[in-house]
Amino acid sequence: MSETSSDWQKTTIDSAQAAAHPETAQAVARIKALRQTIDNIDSAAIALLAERFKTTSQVGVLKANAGFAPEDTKREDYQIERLHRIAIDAGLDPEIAEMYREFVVTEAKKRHQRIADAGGDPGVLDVFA
Ligand SMILES: C=C(O[C@@H]1C=C(C(=O)O)C=C[C@H]1O)C(=O)O
Repeated sequence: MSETSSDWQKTTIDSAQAAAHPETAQAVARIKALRQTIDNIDSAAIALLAERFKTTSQVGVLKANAGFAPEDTKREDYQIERLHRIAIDAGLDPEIAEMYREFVVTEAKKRHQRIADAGGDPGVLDVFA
């Protein structure tokens, strides 16, 4: 494939690329190894997200049955401060930790609302139904 001025933004690094540019073979091999680690991390992250949402859904059922609202801002303030702190300790930009927190908490609250609207039935979230 011929290179244009914008190609640097979206190079597909695969065996075809390696064959076409043997001078970059070492970089391609190293990237391939790093991608295996990235895939392992993504697998773990998805498994952890699944567990988090299963857990927050249980909280949603308890809240719906007890008549509590989906949102708890005091709990969220604690999480914001805590995730900021542990992100810095881990060498992660705290803005990324905040984007993660905002995403999961917003989605958890939407699910709480759906459970509440269904009278406390978590089956409403069953994506396989
Ligand atoms: C899960 C809860 O409900 C909401 C969702 C939260 C979360 O996803 O961590 C945190 C606070 C609440 O706004 C909770 O109150 O613990």
